[in-house]
Amino acid sequence: MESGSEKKFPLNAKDYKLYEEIGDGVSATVHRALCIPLNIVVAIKVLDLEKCNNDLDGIRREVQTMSLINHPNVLQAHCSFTAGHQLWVVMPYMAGGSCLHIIKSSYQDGFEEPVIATLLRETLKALVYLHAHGHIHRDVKAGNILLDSNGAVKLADFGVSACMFDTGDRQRSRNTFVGTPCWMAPEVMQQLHGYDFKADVWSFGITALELAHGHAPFSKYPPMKVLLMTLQNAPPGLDYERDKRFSKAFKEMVGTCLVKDPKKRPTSEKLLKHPFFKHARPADYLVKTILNGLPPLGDRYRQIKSKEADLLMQNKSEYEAHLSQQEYIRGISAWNFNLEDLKTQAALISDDDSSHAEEPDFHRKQCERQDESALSPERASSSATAPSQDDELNDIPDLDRSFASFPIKPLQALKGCFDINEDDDNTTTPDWNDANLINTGQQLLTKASIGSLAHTTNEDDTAAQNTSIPRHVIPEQKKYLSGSIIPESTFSPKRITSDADREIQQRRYQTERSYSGSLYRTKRDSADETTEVPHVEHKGRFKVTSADLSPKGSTNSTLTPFGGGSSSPSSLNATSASILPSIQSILQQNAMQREEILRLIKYVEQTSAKQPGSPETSMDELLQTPPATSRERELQSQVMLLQQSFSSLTEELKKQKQRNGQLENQLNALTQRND
Ligand SMILES: Nc1ncnc2c1ncn2[C@@H]1O[C@H](COP(=O)(O)OP(=O)(O)OP(=O)(O)O)[C@@H](O)[C@H]1O
Repeated sequence: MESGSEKKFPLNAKDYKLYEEIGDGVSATVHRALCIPLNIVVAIKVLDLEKCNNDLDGIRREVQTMSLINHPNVLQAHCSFTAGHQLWVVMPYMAGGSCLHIIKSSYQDGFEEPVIATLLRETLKALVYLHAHGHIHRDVKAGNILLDSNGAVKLADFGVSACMFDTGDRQRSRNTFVGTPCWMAPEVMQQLHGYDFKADVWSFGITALELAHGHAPFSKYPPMKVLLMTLQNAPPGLDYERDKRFSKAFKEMVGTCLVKDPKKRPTSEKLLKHPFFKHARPADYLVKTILNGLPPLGDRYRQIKSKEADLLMQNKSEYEAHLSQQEYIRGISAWNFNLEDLKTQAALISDDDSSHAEEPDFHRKQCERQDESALSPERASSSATAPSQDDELNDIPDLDRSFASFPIKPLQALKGCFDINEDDDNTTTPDWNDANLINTGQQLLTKASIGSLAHTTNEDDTAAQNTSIPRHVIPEQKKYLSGSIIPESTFSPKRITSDADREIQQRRYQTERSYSGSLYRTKRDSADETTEVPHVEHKGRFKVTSADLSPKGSTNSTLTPFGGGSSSPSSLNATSASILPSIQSILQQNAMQREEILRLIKYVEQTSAKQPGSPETSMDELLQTPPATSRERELQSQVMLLQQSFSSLTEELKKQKQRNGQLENQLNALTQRND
């Protein structure tokens, strides 16, 4: 297949002819297509921006990441552009499809070891590259490992990837919960101390099991159950009995990835040196063993879909359950969500599920702990650690609420941000070349700012603009494509190249993150909670009834949120111990909010200073002056929105300060009592 990497792909839907559907995911459908002027077959991912709701940031991230990467094992986008309310991402067509589709159509029980070693080695090379450049993929799974007709393996789908060098919103987003539950590392679920690239190593281990068995561990369980099982049970692994066909090296490799403590997991770079990967073969081996004889991708996809539909329609209730589970998975995969909510829902699931014969790994593991401990010491001690994990679970904070006052990015603001082409950023092939990136960042800033502001004319959308617009004009920060802020360090010539560097980066990162706090918990547990009317919250695609979720008795004391309401002397130590991190979190949260407010103030000041002829005009006067041009109208509405955000943030800050004071008093009282 012609790669087309040096060609200029047109940014107009008219220049493409969409053929059959070849895949679908949380947010998009993927079509085979023809780029008419270049006569190249491509794959086009079509996303409906109107349905993407508040995940536009994720989409934008995916597009930026995909357009800048340059590695043979990472799927690079040719270009992307908006077409009406859709976003089209043009990519190389991977005729072999995803490993998941190959499994589903012809290898339901998984692949043979040399195939697995080959697929995994190539995937791991992609991860080494991404991690070395500061990216966490966050959604490594067979469905995102694609093969072309020559057996080349590429890791795709950067919808939820994160940059470890990010600041601002994007850094906070690493406190969020993204990925697909079966593949998700425990530390990602827990949201306690943040996570880093080692989360991908866990997902890589799960993917290894998926390729070996034809499905991921716990895949038959509802997502909430998967969360609990991942957190509380021994890590899954290859089973000595059931997996006799696999080598010791493979079992060991999986064992090293699936260690719950991320620090004990190898880096991707180190993992690549594992003897298991010596079994890997060249790309044509994949052509001979798994690709030859497969029906064309479109036919395969259709067959899989109709098979799934038939199976599910056999039993309507099963079908409905499946649909809701799919929604749940999608919800989890696509959106941030609250672990408290899930935990409560998981508790409603009968424990009979645990005896499900679908997951022999898990049950056998209990009997074979001794054997398995040879692979992963954690497994042997998992039963002993389960209760503490449970305790941890009760203390899991929700980290996302504090920025609820910064709403979603509007569709209009995004238009233009996506219209990118590899040629847009100079004439060179996009690369991680630092000098190029600096240029790219600057050029794209101009383009993104102009694009987003120029398109933001729909008054209906202004309510949603108060996040993206200010960020586009925040000075002294480099902007990247559609306006995401990327710090200088992203473009710095220093790359993370060694394990030691990465560990330093990881420590720095974890230190930064560990302060993030829980406004949700604070809010929920506040003294006036009892007066709160039960309400239904919409979290992505979830409906969560908060009233059902509040732990009983938690409203009697302001301490109960953290300690469960007990005031017995024995529980006081535990309570004060658990309260400290929360206080720290809240303090940090306040600091972050203050930072945000300062940025807003700066922006408001700058906006007002830029008003023609009246640098000293007060904000009120400014807003009362009738705008002469649509540009002025636009700026005025932005200023108003900023003012609103500013006052709601100030209020929030006040509340938090009060709350801090209360907590500090309580802590002092507790400490005195303990002494
Ligand atoms: N370039 C491509 N060539 C061939 N098939 C592709 C290509 N890109 C994606 N696909 C197929 O389409 C499916 C869905 O694509 P993708 O994963 O990007 O969508 P998504 O909405 O981001 O999904 P999710 O978030 O669930 O992973 C993939 O699993 C794969 O089978």
